[in-house]
Amino acid sequence: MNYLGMVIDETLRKHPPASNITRVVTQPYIIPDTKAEVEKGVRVVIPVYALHHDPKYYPEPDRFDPERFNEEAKSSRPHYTYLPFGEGPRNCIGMRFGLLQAKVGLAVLLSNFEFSVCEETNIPLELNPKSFITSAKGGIWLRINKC
Ligand code: HEM
Repeated sequence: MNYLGMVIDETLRKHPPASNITRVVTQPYIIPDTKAEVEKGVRVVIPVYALHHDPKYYPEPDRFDPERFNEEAKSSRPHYTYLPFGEGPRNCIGMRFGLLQAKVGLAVLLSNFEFSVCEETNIPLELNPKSFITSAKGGIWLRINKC
């Protein structure tokens, strides 16, 4: 279950359903080491997808590697570099439920079925530019056999 959690974490890094989140500035703020001031009332977009693919924090960002989420690797990164569920008082209220649901769903599916790529599988996966949330263009086609 621990490794499955790391696989889900890495999946949400590569493909965060919410590629951006927003916040409204409540008090004037000067961006550290610059003269840029963000005024009160401005809506700020936090680029989750870009952070998750920044090679400074995730070397070879296109590579799928669940080991990025072992305890040692996690503690070596700044806190706000992983935001699939947002952060702070208005982060995702369903985070724990969502993660548990994904783990239970995968455990049941993987113990009963075998999944493999087929002729229709789009490799590499292409994102749908018209979708508000991150989703695969044309869906994800797989061959499924009963174990
Ligand atoms: C993998 C599954 C999910 C992902 C990736 C996800 C992601 C997110 C993100 C990015 C936000 C915005 C957080 C922010 O701005 O800081 C959010 C908010 C929210 N999510 Fe989720 N979510 C998931 C599952 C769920 C589930 C299962 C529920 C309910 C059962 C849920 C309910 C909510 C609600 C109510 C908010 C708004 C919270 C607020 O504004 O205070 N989410 N979610």
